[in-house]
Amino acid sequence: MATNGSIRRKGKDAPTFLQPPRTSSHGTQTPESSPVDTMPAQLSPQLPDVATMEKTSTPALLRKKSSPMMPPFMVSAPGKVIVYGEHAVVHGKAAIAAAIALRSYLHVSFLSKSNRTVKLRFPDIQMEHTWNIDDLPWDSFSQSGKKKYYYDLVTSLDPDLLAAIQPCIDEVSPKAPESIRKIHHASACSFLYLFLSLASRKTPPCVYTLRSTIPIGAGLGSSASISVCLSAAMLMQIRALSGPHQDQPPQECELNIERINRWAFVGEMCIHGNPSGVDNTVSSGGKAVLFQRRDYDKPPLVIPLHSFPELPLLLVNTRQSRSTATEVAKVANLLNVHPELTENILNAIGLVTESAHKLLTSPGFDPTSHASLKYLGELVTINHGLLVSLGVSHPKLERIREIIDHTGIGWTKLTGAGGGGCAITILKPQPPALMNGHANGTHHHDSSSDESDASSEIDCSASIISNGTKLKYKILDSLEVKLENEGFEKFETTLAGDGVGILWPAVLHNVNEEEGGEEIDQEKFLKAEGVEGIERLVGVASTRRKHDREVREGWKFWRPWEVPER
Ligand SMILES: Nc1ncnc2c1ncn2[C@@H]1O[C@H](COP(=O)(O)OP(=O)(O)O)[C@@H](O)[C@H]1O
Ligand SMILES: C[C@@](O)(CCOP(=O)(O)O)CC(=O)O
Repeated sequence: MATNGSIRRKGKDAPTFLQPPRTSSHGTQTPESSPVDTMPAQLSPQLPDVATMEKTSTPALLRKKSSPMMPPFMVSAPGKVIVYGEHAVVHGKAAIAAAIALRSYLHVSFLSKSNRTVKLRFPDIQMEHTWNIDDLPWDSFSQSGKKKYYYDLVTSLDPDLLAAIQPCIDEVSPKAPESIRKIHHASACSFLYLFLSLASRKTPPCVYTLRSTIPIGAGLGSSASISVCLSAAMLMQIRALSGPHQDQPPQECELNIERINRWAFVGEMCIHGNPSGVDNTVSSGGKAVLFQRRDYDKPPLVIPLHSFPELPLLLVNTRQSRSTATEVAKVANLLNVHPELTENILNAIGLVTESAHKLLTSPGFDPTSHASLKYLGELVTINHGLLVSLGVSHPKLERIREIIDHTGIGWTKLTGAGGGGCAITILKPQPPALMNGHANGTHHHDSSSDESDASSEIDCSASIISNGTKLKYKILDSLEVKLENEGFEKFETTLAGDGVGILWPAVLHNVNEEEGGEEIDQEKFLKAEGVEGIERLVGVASTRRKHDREVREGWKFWRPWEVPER
């Protein structure tokens, strides 16, 4: 995986992509069958059987045959957090960002050919808009010198193409207040630029319905995750992707991720102007990356960290809006006034990232060891202290840290720009209260007891573990009440999970279920209530709960870090 022209850029096109990928009814693409050939019975439109029709039809009825519509499908992509190194990264140091389990989900359904429209349904931002496909500025995008292909690397937006789509953007929500219109126009711009670049006038009419469990504008990469979804969906539609399937070679997984990432970066540029490319890279590839930008005229260095462990993570949103630019300017100002001191703090943050990177990439690294987790946790605490010294925390972030520190449940830091936004807590493997002999999770945590963590857990009997788990949930529940009472929003999520995922066709199978599977249609998707409803209906998270009765099959991911099954 590489980002927008940075390291490990692949060749222009690989032979595997010259053949359109094909799909089986379970979403695994194989060379033998096309999506339409293998459309599950429950998804195929109610068309008469062709053979019967040919025998019984009178010549007058033998008009142009309809071809079956493509089945609806879904894509999903995660948000991200910066685990180590924010702000220092602006000054040339490395940082580490990881995917989180909060995700955007995009449902694509198809209309009959006679309906020459493309529609966006983005209820999270109360946006809905339909364009006539024939009214879109296809000519501008297909002019020689302007035309881009799915395998191209696009590192800047073309002002002429932006100007060409502007009238189509201006049609969107003309009566909405300026602040809302800005949000709608950013999403519409991202969609139209990608659609006009990747699709064609002949693209089947379709509806893109998007819902996300990622808070918008809280530094969690919501915009990158929707750009990844749009890019992946359109590349799927033009059959420029292969897989994902279980024994796909890692290089091929990376090539698909890279292709999606490149176009997601274009979508991000439409929303952000000048993004670093990190958010879309993490969202496309999942897991975590180390990134560093020494020279602003060059793309950042981005190194995938496939060894980053999938850790449980507590994410708390202050609901305090903040501006990344303001927080970055605060640090620049501090550098002016106290150059040496500030340099030292930024260097120390750089060392935090380096230290984490060294551990994560050391040959003997054991992601399940408590000692490793403790080491990574301590780095989280140190990183937060250094960010406080830079003046980019906020009383609300400090309040969250204080409340969580009192439970002793994990290691907490602000994430992203600070000045509001979110805090993250890497959870300890066992509730500290249990290990310290307390049954009440709200006592003041004694950090010196950490030394005994590993040894006491090795002795845990099954019943203690299950009591510990119950206690952990009890602490988390009471923590949730406390945080919510103070106006904060808590999410329990996971760090370093999968990147972009595909559900083709949009049917989920639950284990033990009879035949068929649950078809996800547009209306069902729109009706799902809140984060929980979305996750219950289409969530990808349960694909990993192998021993749970709720195991769900359908979502597929490119996982270059997994050894293909024999
Ligand atoms: N769920 C969503 N539906 C539609 N558009 C979205 C959604 N989430 C994010 N966006 C787009 O991304 C923009 C948010 O980007 P930004 O303010 O940078 O937040 P973040 O830090 O979460 O990426 C929104 O203005 C909107 O255009
Ligand atoms: C403060 C900074 O290091 C991270 C900002 O992250 P976010 O905007 O909160 O996602 C700025 C940057 O890297 O561009």
